[in-house]
Amino acid sequence: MQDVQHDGSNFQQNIGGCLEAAIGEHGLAPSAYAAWLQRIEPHVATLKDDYRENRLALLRIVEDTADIDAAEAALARLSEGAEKLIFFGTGGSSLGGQTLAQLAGWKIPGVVTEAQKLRPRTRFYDNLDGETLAGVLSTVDLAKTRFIVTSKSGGTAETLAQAIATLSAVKAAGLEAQIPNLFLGITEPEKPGKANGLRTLFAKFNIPMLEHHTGIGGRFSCLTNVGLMPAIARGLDVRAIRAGAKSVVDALLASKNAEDFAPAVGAATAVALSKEKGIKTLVMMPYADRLGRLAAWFVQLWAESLGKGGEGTSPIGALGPLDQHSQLQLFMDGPREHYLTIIRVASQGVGPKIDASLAKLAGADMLGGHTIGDIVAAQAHAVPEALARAGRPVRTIDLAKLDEKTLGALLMHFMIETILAGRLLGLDPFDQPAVELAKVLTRERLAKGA
Ligand SMILES: O=P(O)(O)OC[C@H]1O[C@H](O)[C@H](O)[C@@H](O)[C@@H]1O
Repeated sequence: MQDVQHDGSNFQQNIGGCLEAAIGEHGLAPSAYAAWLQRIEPHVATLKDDYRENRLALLRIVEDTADIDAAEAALARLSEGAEKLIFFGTGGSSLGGQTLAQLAGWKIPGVVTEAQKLRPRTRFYDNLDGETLAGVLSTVDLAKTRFIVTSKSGGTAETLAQAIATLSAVKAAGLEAQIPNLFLGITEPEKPGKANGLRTLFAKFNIPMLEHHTGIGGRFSCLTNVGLMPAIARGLDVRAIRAGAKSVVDALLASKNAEDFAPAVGAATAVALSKEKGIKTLVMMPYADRLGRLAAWFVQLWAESLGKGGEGTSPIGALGPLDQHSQLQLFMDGPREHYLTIIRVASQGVGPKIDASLAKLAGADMLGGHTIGDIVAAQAHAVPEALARAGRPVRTIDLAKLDEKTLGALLMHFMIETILAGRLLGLDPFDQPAVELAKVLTRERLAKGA
């Protein structure tokens, strides 16, 4: 496979497996690849200006620390006497936090460290389900549970419904006087002429509130207090997350051309494959349990940012090696419309070692003497090779180590890649006009008593 490496500061991106030289006619010809890099060049220049002229808050958030201090103080206060922290919020008001919390083992049974056990447990309820919420509210010890409710707009029906139902349950449990100690809100500051239901509701109960950054939308909010709050709750070094993200902004500013900047290469490649080679589906497939929610986060980022005006490609979240036993057949041999990103974390020598005689007995001699990490590494290298041989475009991203810094860098990489892809497609990556109609119709149905 042609080796086209781009140093994303904390990881290596290789798009060689998307090029004709590696995968034949289904890959990008050198001239096409060069043309798309050329086309993205002005957008990289604009992004640099966005930074310099302070037009894109996302690029500047990595330099802030005051908001981290405020989030840490609010969480420390809230956590007094707490056994559980429950996060309510949906879409961008949850997925970034889940992604970061998972770095500290959230939702991976059995990996909790001793230090984690001393902290309140963390739970996320990003979906609205009556049975689930009834179960939660009737089983948790409400006096020892704290509720962090996040909504940028303060008007999302699902989140408001969760907050109101929980307030009622807390009141019914005789804890009304405790409400300001049990809840915390994250929402936009008051704006003249703009209703914010969550702010009004929480103000009535004297519930403390942190400000949601007004210049950073939900699916780009993972590096603001929205995403960092769960990360702090899990004991992560959130300043290192921001430092990792900053390394990508620094790489942008230092880049001489688009080819020199990994997110620009990623965006140009994805758009070129869709325009030139009929790619309709982007598969994000990390080979690490701790990156499972990253794929889910990416799905919202890519889908809501780019799926508009007839444009866009469908993102699919997958997990390796698990999904080799589920979706890989389709990616390898289904319609030629899939483009895979494989994220690998160096795992050689990690985990239990397989006993050679037991492996032999089980008829799996090749496993003997290897660690579990060796096996995963072999798979994570074999799959892109197999994809390339089948003429299926594949990019690899290699992480020497998965920690706060690398994850911060990855998040910023994908956010900038998505912004650049949107601008290359000539659309606004920051809005989501089409989802409004479903909200309006829901309101109408409820008003009619449906
Ligand atoms: O943070 P909120 O205002 O509650 O929004 C939560 C989510 O719901 C909206 O409908 C949007 O489609 C998402 O982009 C957003 O992340």
